[in-house]
Amino acid sequence: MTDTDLDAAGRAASAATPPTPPTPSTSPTPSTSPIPSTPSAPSTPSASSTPSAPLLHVEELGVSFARPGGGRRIRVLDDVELTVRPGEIVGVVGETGSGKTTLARAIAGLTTPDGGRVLLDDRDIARLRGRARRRFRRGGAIQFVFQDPLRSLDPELTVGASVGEGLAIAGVGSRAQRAERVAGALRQVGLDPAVADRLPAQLSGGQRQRASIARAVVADPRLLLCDEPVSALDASNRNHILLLLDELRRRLALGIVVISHDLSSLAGIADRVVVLYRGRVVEAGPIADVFTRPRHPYTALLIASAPDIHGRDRLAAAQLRSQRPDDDATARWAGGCVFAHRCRFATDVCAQTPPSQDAAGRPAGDWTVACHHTDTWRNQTAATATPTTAVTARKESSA
Ligand SMILES: Nc1ncnc2c1ncn2[C@@H]1O[C@H](COP(=O)(O)OP(=O)(O)OP(=O)(O)O)[C@@H](O)[C@H]1O
Repeated sequence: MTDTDLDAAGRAASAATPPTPPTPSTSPTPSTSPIPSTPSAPSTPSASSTPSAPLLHVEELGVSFARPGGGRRIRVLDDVELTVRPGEIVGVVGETGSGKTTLARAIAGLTTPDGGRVLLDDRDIARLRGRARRRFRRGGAIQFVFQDPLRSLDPELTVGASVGEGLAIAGVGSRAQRAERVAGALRQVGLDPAVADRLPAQLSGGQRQRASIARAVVADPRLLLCDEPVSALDASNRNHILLLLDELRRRLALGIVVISHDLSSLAGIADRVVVLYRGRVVEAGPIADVFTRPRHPYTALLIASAPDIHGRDRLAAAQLRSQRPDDDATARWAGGCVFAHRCRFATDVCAQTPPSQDAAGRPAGDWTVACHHTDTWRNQTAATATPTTAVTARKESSA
């Protein structure tokens, strides 16, 4: 049994859509903005089209873990909000330990939240227990794709057996029907169905990641949770997998959450981005806007540390880093903004009061920032504008 067994059991639905192998011949990193949003997912706050109903809506999600020796629990996620619409790709970024994987696990029901709601099609799946929870998982509506494909592909099983394992566990169809569905899923991800007879070790890294995505899509999911799906791949394969995700969300109207440290990869495919810092959302909005002119100092710092992202009035990390000593991190800042102890622009209010999520653009709620000084901190920097006026990300070879 592998990590996705909980989720991978397939729904008794029809075989996968006829294959249209992706055409990974161009870079997923356009020159001026992320790949255009689906019609249901406007990429700018001023877009006038009405967004479709959310597929996933996470509200006030909190997760904490027990300390090994007892005592107060460790709060890992606090009041997290996240919305994903059908056909939309939402990136989740933040430094190591910020809670990205915990968020994905809580959405999938692999970690039990302390509070909040995880609404999938308006149904609170965080509250499912017992049989209802098992039935939901067997349904396969939410699927994981991991950084290491061997977390979902058993090295001892053929690719076909791994991809079809969830269907077999759920008793979906006859053996021949399952084989047909597996072949369809392999085609969906651009693999020759003949790879079904091979072992994972006989595939390249990129092919293995495609096979693990086939294992996810064979279940006919609504939502894919991709945890660093390309960070173990070389540049060429990275592009191909990003293009594949982009293709799948369009073709299957999948909602996709992509957790990544690589901001330029996200800039190539995501519609929206959520920035986590120590388990709190500090900024969320259309990726082209957020990466072009971040409204939170932490987002600006992340972007300053990503050489491939060039926003308007790009700031250098040195303009954003706190000049206070490191040992300023404790008591004074404990009750206020989660980023205050590292923030160059923090004041007394930041030390005392957690900022609320405020609208940073139009329409209200589309772009939110949790900062007491959203409108003023930038004035305190000597902004170094670059010639670029929008998000650009390095075009990697797709050869
Ligand atoms: N089962 C657990 N028990 C206790 N603490 C945990 C558990 N899982 C995660 N944590 C802690 O929660 C915090 C967030 O971890 P998480 O893996 O979600 O972060 P992340 O942003 O995904 O990090 P990375 O980018 O390194 O994968 C970390 O401090 C981690 O040690």
